[in-house]
Amino acid sequence: MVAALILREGAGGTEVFICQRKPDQPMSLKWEFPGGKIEPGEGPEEALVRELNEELGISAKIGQRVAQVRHKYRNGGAVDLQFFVVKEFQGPMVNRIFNDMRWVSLASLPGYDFLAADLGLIRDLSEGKLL
Ligand SMILES: Nc1nc2c([nH]c(=O)n2[C@H]2C[C@H](O)[C@@H](COP(=O)(O)OP(=O)(O)OP(=O)(O)O)O2)c(=O)[nH]1
Repeated sequence: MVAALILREGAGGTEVFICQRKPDQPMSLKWEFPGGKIEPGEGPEEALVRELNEELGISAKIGQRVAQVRHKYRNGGAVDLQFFVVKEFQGPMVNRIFNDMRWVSLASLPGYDFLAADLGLIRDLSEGKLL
């Protein structure tokens, strides 16, 4: 699983782009970072470029990998997540699959109901420990 921390500089400091899952999806209405599963034969960066194009219609330049997390969900599923920074992309963001999506300041991240696997990362980002 790969996901993107898409960053921009806003008036109040660094902002990141977050997405909310649809009501009919598993873990409905939770917030997450855009991304998805790596298909057989793909590298992580290649998979993330594809996912960001499918989900948001953008053409992204994938930067540094800044975090890796393994998490066991209570339903028994385990996820292995890799997070990459994206600072450059082309094209307007188009909402293709999400319930909602928005730019938010790093400090405001803990106010959103994120997927459990993301919570450590959310804390680090909001405390300025990662970027
Ligand atoms: N995109 C994304 N997925 C995350 C994050 N945190 C986290 O635990 N996940 C989990 C949720 C999903 O189980 C998996 C993402 O894969 P996916 O997007 O292809 O899966 P999905 O559940 O949305 O849909 P499906 O294809 O499995 O039906 O990783 C995150 O920040 N972003």
